[in-house]
Amino acid sequence: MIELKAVDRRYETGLLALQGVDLRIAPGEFVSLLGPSGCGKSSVLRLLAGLDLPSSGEVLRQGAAATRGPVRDAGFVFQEPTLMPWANVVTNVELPLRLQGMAAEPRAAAALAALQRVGLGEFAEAMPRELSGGMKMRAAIARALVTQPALLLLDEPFAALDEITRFALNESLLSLWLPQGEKTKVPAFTGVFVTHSVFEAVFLSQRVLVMSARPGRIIEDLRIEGPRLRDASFRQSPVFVDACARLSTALARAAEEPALG
Ligand SMILES: Nc1ncnc2c1ncn2[C@@H]1O[C@H](COP(=O)(O)OP(=O)(O)OP(=O)(O)O)[C@@H](O)[C@H]1O
Repeated sequence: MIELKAVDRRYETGLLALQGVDLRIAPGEFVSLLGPSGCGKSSVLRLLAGLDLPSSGEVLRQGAAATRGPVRDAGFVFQEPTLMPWANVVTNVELPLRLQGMAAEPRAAAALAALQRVGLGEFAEAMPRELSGGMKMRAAIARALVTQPALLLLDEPFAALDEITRFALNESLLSLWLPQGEKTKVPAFTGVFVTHSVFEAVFLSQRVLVMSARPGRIIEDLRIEGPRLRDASFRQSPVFVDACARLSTALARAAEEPALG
């Protein structure tokens, strides 16, 4: 369980990015953060990751106050795949294990297994320049999951991809989260996903949190019903359509709020 309680974050420039943010994320949940540009979504992710501390309020992990320093048990995926261009795909994916000091053989085996899970098993020896944008992002996800983190933080990972690739990656991400399908009691990780897309947030999430314009705070917390593991047919369902309509309205309201700070 991670919890933000009455969190404000004022940056050193004087800018108030977050004000009174309260949120709780249960173990194994998949939650999306949706909000207008600059509302503080990445700021929330940095607090969850332990890369930053609030100016006031509390960040709690398993009920204890968080201390400064990156959370050990977290993996990150950013909008850019940031692969090392001079190293092949498996070497890129091994990097977090190398940093942990794991020996070469188990490291390579774990990286290959992670690549197989994202459907890139045959591209282990390829160089990043030989991969499409979607494949590079799959490699970045494999790198984030190679340490089997309890928490996966994703900051607009698919924003630069075309819609067909994005849809395919959304489905892949759900099957990585629930590797044994619907019957999985404990998902492989807790997911926090930042996006501008209402459709992507609803498709992926058990809960969608909408943030107001700066200073960011949570103005809507919507549970998305239906199966956890979803495919294209979910996009036609009344649950999907209703949730998208409700969140679009909330997002429009969020964008109207005046920017302060
Ligand atoms: N280190 C920093 N110092 C000063 N201001 C910052 C810092 N980091 C972020 N900000 C500002 O805080 C506000 C929130 O930024 P943040 O990146 O969290 O928003 P966001 O919702 O993720 O934005 P976007 O959707 O455009 O990626 C912005 O106005 C940004 O310029």
